[in-house]
Amino acid sequence: MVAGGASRQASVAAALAAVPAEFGIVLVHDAARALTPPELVEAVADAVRGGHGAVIPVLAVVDTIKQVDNSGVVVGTVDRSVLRAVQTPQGFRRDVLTSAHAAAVDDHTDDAGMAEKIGVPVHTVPGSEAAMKITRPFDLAVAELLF
Ligand SMILES: C[C@](O)(CO)[C@H](O)COP(=O)(O)O
Repeated sequence: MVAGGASRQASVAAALAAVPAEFGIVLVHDAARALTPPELVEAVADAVRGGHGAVIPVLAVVDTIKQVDNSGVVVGTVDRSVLRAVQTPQGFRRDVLTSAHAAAVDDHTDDAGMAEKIGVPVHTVPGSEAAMKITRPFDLAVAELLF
């Protein structure tokens, strides 16, 4: 158990520093994705073992996505066919994740974003709807029904 930091990124960095040296692969997971199936964890770990330095589970975006300005007026419609909703666990070769965190200057909402910044290709595997992030009261109600 490691004390969290002031941000997601700081918490992951603190945890990473505490991972024993013998582990060459690190998976970062959101506790909020409490219903994540073990098969998804295995799929991510397998892809890292298979040679990918950074691996994330993704789902297609099913809603139409609009860009909106500060006054709430639509600026444009984003092509959803090129978008993916990203989940955890995100898996990394340990050296990749360590380098990504060491190089990070901005705040990132996921660890793969830091790997992207240092030029590491981020491989995707199919995500799982069960790995939903329990963020809002409605999500919790759904999770309670599913559990
Ligand atoms: C990592 C993540 O779950 C990918 O969707 C998400 O970015 C986490 O966001 P949070 O604001 O830290 O819950």
